[in-house]
This record gives sequence, structure tokens and C-alpha cells, in this order.
Amino acid sequence: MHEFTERAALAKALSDYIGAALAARVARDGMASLAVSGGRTPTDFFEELSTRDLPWSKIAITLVDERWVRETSDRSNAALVRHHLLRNRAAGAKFVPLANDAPTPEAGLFAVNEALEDLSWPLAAAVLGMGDDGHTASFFPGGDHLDEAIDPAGSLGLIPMHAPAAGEPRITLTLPVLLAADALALHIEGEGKRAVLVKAQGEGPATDMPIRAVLRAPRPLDIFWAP
Ligand SMILES: O=C1O[C@H](COP(=O)(O)O)[C@@H](O)[C@H](O)[C@H]1O
Repeated sequence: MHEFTERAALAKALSDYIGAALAARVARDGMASLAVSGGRTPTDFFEELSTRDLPWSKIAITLVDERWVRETSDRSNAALVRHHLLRNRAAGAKFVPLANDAPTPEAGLFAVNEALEDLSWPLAAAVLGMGDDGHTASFFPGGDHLDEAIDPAGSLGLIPMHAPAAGEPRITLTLPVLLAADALALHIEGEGKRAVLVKAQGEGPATDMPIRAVLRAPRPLDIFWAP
């Protein structure tokens, strides 16, 4: 657990952490991939990371999950990445969105999977967020494909998700893909999210608070929190 008194300090430390993972993978393989979350939390982190001196032309960025909306929607995680991360030095990175013009995630799944083949796998780094209901990525309580998505031995890398609290249809990377990342971070801010984290660290089914599937995985998870 990395705790900060200021959100700006968190953004710098998380950028150091992710930047180191990306640089190490580029040094080893000549390329690296990063998956980031959407929502409201990552804006400051994205803007800080975008200024870092990294080999961006060798780095591909995708999302951990996406709402199945057009990029003109203010709900689009891809739009958030384009506005706040793919700028400054990071403007040279390749971006592979998780949504396309198909009417549903099921209809668009094949094309997204094909586009993701351009990334280098496993991910060098993944940054997760967490909702107040304990969802992470689009692993929502009550999700129609939740069991498959959080199966650590599952064979799928990308899966559609429909859930009562999700707002719109979703598409998400699955747990095994996220757990395979060289560096895995959970980025949360505010006292409310900290209380949700403490609750998730207690007992109970992972399907009630799907972040538990990550917290209980046998691999390191770096949690970044600021008030
Ligand atoms: O819907 C989503 O929510 C979570 C949490 O978002 P936040 O607004 O509470 O930061 C996010 O991690 C996920 O990527 C997004 O699709």
C-alpha cells in the first residue's frame, strides 16, 4: 500500500512505477504494452505520465475495460485516454481502443480481439481502478459473464459484460490477462474508496465485490491511495 497526502504526489509516484515497468520491457523486448482504467480517477495520473521521457513510439496503450459507447460520449474511457494521456510526449504512443462501431460488444468482439493482437503480451503494466460497489475493470457484481471474467484459469482474454449497475454494455480484459502483467497497480482516491477497499479485504464472495478476485490473487499488487 502506497499512501500519499496529496493526489499530485500519487500521480508522480504511480507514473514512476508504470514508467519503470514500461522502460524495462522495452529494454528487454523492444516494445511494451500498458492497459489503463477509465472512470474519473486517472486524469491527473494520465497527465503526469504523458510528460515522462519514455520510448513512447515503442509503447502501445489499451484499456482495462470500456463502456460500449461512441467516443463522442462523456462516458467513453477511450475519450478520456485520448484527452489526458495521448498528449505531450505520450502523443507518440499507439492506442488500441476496446470499442468500435458495432452495435454491441458481442458484435464487435472479434474485431477488438484482432486489434489487440498488435500489442505485445503479456502486458508490461496494468492500472486498475475500483468503483464504490467493489467492481474493478468491468467485473461488476451481478455481471452476466462475471464468473468467466474472474476465473484465474479462464482461457478468454476479452469478454463482454452486462450488469445492472454498469450503466451500459461493457467489454473487459479478463482476470488472467491482468494478473499476467509485469506490474499491477490499483489506483484509488478518497476516504470512501479506502473504506470500500477495507471491506473488500475482509471475508465474503468475490462475486459480491469483484476486486477481491485481484486482492486474493497469488501475485503482488501495488495499491496507490490518496485522500
Ligand atoms: O466504470 C468504470 O469505473 C471504474 C471506477 O471509476 P471511478 O470513476 O470510480 O474512478 C473504472 O476503474 C473503470 O475503468 C470504469 O470503466
